[in-house]
Amino acid sequence: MDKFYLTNAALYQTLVSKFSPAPAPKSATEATKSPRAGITSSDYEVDKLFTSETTTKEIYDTLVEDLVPFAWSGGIGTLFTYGQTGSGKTFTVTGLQKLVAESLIDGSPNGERQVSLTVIDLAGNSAFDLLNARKPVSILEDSSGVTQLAGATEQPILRGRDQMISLLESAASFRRTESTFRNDASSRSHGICRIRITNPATASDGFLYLIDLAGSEAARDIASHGADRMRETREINMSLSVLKDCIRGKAESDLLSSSSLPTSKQKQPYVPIRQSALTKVLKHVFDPTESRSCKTVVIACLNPSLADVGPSKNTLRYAQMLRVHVPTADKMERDLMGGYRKVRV
Ligand SMILES: Nc1ncnc2c1ncn2[C@@H]1O[C@H](COP(=O)(O)OP(=O)(O)OP(=O)(O)O)[C@@H](O)[C@H]1O
Repeated sequence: MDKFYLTNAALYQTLVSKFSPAPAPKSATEATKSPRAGITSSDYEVDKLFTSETTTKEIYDTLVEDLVPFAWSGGIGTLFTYGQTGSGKTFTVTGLQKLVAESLIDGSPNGERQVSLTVIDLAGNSAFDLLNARKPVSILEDSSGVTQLAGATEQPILRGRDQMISLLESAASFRRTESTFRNDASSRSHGICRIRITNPATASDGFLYLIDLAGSEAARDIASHGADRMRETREINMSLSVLKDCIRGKAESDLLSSSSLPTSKQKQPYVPIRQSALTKVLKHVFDPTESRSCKTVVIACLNPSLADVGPSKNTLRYAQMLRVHVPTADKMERDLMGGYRKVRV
């Protein structure tokens, strides 16, 4: 060994002489002034802000109440809860489902309607019936392009609010859960509750979709997952990304159709409905050719903990991308004529 050092001493000295000296350490005052040393903040735009003190009823009154008469009159009302695993999505959507059931059945909106309920769970491309002990459901498209959930129970609500609430509770008990780093009973699937509201006088349907999206997981929290869980997380992230593109595409398409531009000058935005099972199931929510009007609400849930700042920022970034600013008719026309059709969101 000594011989090795002696032989290579000259080479070692040459290498050392080529290194630059390390920078002198900063003074304490400089370090505290540096933005990296303190807590930095980022701004995100959202429509409403709720705190940990807000009750589910307050969220319902602010965001969801209007969806009920809208669907009752033939529209398609959709609510998503989105966010990191363990941030309260299932808690929020479960409470909102009960309030929707009360309002639909006891709220005496105008006119006679038939209400029926379907609840499925979507993991990757596989769907399961939560009103029938997780029997598999096939997602098919019929000859007129309408998505059908073949094999899914569509339960008529004939015995009032209590029947609907007990069906929702039973469906929740069939949800597939796994333990994650953040939540012992994490829903690793998208839970889709579809309420069909049929007007017997016109034989037309309105819909309410109340959707508990699978939780996103931070990279550091999935490091210990096996290959199956990694694949599952990738599928969840892919479907959430397609969902975002569909929500934005549909909003742009609605803005276009309400503009005064002649149809020949309108370039329809691409809405990638077929790219994921989730958006296929929700086809008539996103289909630009759908004649029924749609209203979509997204609730972004955050873990109020310093350790979760990174995932919370991701959630807010996603939520912000879903906001659609309605431009003035004049500005939109200018943008469209100029060839860049993107509406700022
Ligand atoms: N607002 C709240 N008040 C009281 N408890 C809450 C609230 N939100 C969530 N919790 C509790 O926190 C835990 C995690 O919530 P929840 O299962 O709803 O999270 P999640 O976002 O659906 O998670 P995942 O994506 O992993 O399924 C649950 O035990 C739930 O009861």
